[in-house]
Amino acid sequence: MSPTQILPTSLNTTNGTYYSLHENNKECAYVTFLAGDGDYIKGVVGLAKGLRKVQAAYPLVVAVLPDVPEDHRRILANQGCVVRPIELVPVTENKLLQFARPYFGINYSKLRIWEIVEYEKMIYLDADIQVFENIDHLFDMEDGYFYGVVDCLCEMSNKPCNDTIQWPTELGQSPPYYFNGGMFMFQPSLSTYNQLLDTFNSVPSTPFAEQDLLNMFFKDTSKPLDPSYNFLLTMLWRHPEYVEVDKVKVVHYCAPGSKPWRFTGEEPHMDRDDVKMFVKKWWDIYNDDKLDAKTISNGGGTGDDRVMVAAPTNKATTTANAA
Ligand SMILES: O=c1ccn([C@@H]2O[C@H](COP(=O)(O)OP(=O)(O)O[C@H]3O[C@H](CO)[C@H](O)[C@H](O)[C@H]3O)[C@@H](O)[C@H]2O)c(=O)[nH]1
Ligand SMILES: O[C@H]1[C@H](O)[C@@H](O)[C@H](O)[C@@H](O)[C@H]1O
Repeated sequence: MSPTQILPTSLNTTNGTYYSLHENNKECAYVTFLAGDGDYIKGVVGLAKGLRKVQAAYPLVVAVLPDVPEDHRRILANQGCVVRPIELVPVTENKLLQFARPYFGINYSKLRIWEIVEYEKMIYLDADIQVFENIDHLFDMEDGYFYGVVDCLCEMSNKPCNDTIQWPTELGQSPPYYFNGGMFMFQPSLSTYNQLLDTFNSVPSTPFAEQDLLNMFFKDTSKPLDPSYNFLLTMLWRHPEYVEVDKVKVVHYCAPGSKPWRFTGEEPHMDRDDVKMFVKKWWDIYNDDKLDAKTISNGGGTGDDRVMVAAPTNKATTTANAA
């Protein structure tokens, strides 16, 4: 297949997939993770549209586990995403201990994104995240570090928040900062992936699964980002003194009951006006048809030779052969 439309000069092509280069000529991308045939796909579609709205210059790669059905993969490709199959990182019986939420075990498969070495630098975003301002500039930060936003665990430990992280001591010395696992910038590398997996196999599971593991693994090479790059909704009631709603760039709907596509307003804190405002902002993007990827026919007319282009971006990026 050879696309006929004029491609921006910042793009090159390998096997029909178009990658963007950032200022230092490195291939960069956003990446999210999708498991199962449930409704998290709505989060990914919302995220793809959100990135398009802020004119992100880099594609959204979706790392999909084998249990993501074909029709869901097609929806994502039609939204301009690069669909990238990954294998499960299985959690053995003796690891299925006390995760903070029963499904957190699946999140160890997120470690597979270090295998996506066709890109040099990636920003990981959970499917329950929305991007309200362009954050491409993060890719220009110094290489060699793991960048994330500081979290706290008080809510789930049922202890009053006192800014003290309940670090799982079975993972050794606590890190200088405890990062949330929903948003981070990293450099894919097979050797790092192998070391991550060795570490996974040699330590017990802990309540926050891969989030704890990543904090342990990168404790000496991590740097904190401003909280506006991963605004945890829980901060609205947990640490209101730190919240600057107007400065928020990226919102993480991590609080129980806050995933916009499941929102009923019934769970604790969900009747707050600020929570409802952020949920509405997510829906405004999700429902905006103008943010759908546009399909350009490649002359021949069959569905198989379509080229997806992201609408409306300046440096535009996307994936080809979506069908
Ligand atoms: O059935 C599922 C469950 C999860 N996910 C993916 O995994 C991500 C993480 O799951 P949640 O968003 O439900 O997790 P939380 O935000 O509640 O939890 C936090 O703790 C987790 C511990 O495992 C992870 O680190 C996660 O990134 C971090 O934000 C989702 O966004 C989504 O991308 C799916 O695709 N399908
Ligand atoms: O790291 C955790 C995690 O992201 C949970 O899902 C969220 O509810 C908590 O607020 C947060 O501290």
